[in-house]
Amino acid sequence: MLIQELSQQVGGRVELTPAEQLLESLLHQMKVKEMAISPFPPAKHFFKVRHVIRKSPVFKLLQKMPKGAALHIHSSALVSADWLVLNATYRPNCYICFMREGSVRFLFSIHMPFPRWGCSFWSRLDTLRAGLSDVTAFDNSLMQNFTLFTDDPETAYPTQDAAWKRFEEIFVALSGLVTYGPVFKDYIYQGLKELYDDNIMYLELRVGQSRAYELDGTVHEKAWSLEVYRNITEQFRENHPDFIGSRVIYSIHRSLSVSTVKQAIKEAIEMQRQYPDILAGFDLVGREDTGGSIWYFREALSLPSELKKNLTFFFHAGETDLDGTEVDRNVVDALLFNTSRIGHGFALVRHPLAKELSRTRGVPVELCPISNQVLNLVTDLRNHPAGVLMSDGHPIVVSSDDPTLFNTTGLSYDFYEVFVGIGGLSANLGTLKELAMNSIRYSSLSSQLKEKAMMLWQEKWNKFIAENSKS
Ligand SMILES: O=c1[nH]cnc2c1ncn2[C@@H]1O[C@H](CO)[C@@H](O)[C@H]1O
Repeated sequence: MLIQELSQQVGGRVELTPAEQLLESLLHQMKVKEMAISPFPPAKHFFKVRHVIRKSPVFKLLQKMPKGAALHIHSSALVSADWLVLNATYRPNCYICFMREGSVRFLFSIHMPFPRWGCSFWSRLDTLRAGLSDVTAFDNSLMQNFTLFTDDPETAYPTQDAAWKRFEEIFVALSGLVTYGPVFKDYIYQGLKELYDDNIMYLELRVGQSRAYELDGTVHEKAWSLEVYRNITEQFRENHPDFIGSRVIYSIHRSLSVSTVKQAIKEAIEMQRQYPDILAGFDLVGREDTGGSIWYFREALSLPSELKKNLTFFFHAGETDLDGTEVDRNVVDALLFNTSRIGHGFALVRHPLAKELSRTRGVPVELCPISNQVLNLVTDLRNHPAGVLMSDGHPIVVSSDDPTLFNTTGLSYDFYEVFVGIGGLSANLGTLKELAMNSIRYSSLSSQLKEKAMMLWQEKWNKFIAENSKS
C-alpha cells in the first residue's frame, strides 16, 4: 500500500539512473536540513523569506537545473523591475507623471505630452533626475511602483481585494513604459535572457491587447507586435542556439463585454492562420471572481467550432474562486471547451469530476505558487491544494506568472516552493525531472520541435547530473 502510494507522487514513476540516485540522496539530505530551519521558509509569505530562499543550497541547485519551459507568464510582467527602472526609464524622451494615489504613468514623446486626468504635470525624467540630490532613492521608489514586494505583506494586502487592486494598478503604470516600440523590443530580448540565465529553454507568453507606439505618437497594429516577438526570438536564438523559442497566447481581459471578446476571438483565429508559428492560442485573463465566467462568454468561445476554425484554448480557471459561484465552475467549463491547459486550477481539487477529466485527458495545471501566495493569500504552502494534485500524480507544470510584480526572475523560486513547500519530503529528484519534462510535453510546440526540445533538454539534464552528483 505504502509503495503504491509513493509511486502515485508526481515523478514517483520516474526511474532514476545510478548517478541520479546519488544526486537524489544528496538532495534529500539538503532538503531535510532546510526543512528543519525555523521558521520553515515555505510556511511564510514569499516576500518575507525570499532572502532566506536565495541562500538555500536546494535553491542554488534548482537554479542550475535545466527546467524546460515557462508556460504561464504574462507579457507585461516578464522582466525584472530593476531592468525597467535602470534601463527603460533612463532612455531619452521618457516623461513621467505622478498620480494622486501615489502611482505613476510614463510616456515617451518628442513634445511635452498633454496632461493626463488625475496625474501631475509631466516631467522629463532626465531633467527631473538632474535636479535630485538622491537619484538612487528616487529609482528605488520607482521600483516599488513596479512590484508588489513589501516586507510586511499581511498588512499591505489584508484581503484579496487589496492585493488585486494594487496588482491591476501596476499593469496600468507599466504600460506606457513597455509598449514604447524601442523599449518593447529590448524588453522581449531581456525577458528571454532572464529565463535563459535561469536554465529555461522555451517560453509561452500571455499577450494582451495593448498596441506599441513610437515617439511621434504612431500606434502600431497588433500584428506588428507579433512580428517583433518572432524577430526578437529569432535574434535571441542566433545568439543562443540552445534556446528553442517562444510562442504567444493571445489574451483578453475578462472584465470586457461578450461582443469585445467575440471580436478578439475572430482576431485570434485570423492571427493563428497568419502566424501559426508564433501564435499558440487564446486565453481570458484578469481577476476571475470579478470578471465574466467562461460560461458567460460561451457565445464568443463557441465561435471557432461554429466557424470550423482552429483556435487552441489555454484558460485561466479556478484561480481565485472557491465559493461555488458561477465563476467557480470555470474549471469544469474550461475542460468542456477543450482547454489544453488549466491556468492555476487552484479550485480543481474541489471538483472531483473535473479533476478526473483533467488527469485522464492529460490537461495539466499550470501551478504558479508565488502568485497564489500573493494574490490568493495562501501563506503556508503546506496548505496549498496542489499538495493533493502532486500526491495524485496529476499532470502539473510550474511557472512564475508575473515575475516583475513578484520581484523574481526565472522559475527557480517557484520550483523551490513546489519542491520544498508543497511537495515536502515526498517530492524527490524524479519529481523535478517529471516537472521539467512536463513543461516540454505539455507545451504547444509541434511534435517535431517537442522531440528536438526533449533531446536538447536530456543532454542538458545529463550534464547537470554529472556535474552535481559528485559529492
Ligand atoms: O495570475 C493572473 N491571473 C489573471 N490575470 C492575470 C494574472 N497575471 C496577470 N494577469 C492579467 O494580465 C493582464 C496583463 O496582460 C493584467 O491586466 C492582469 O489582469
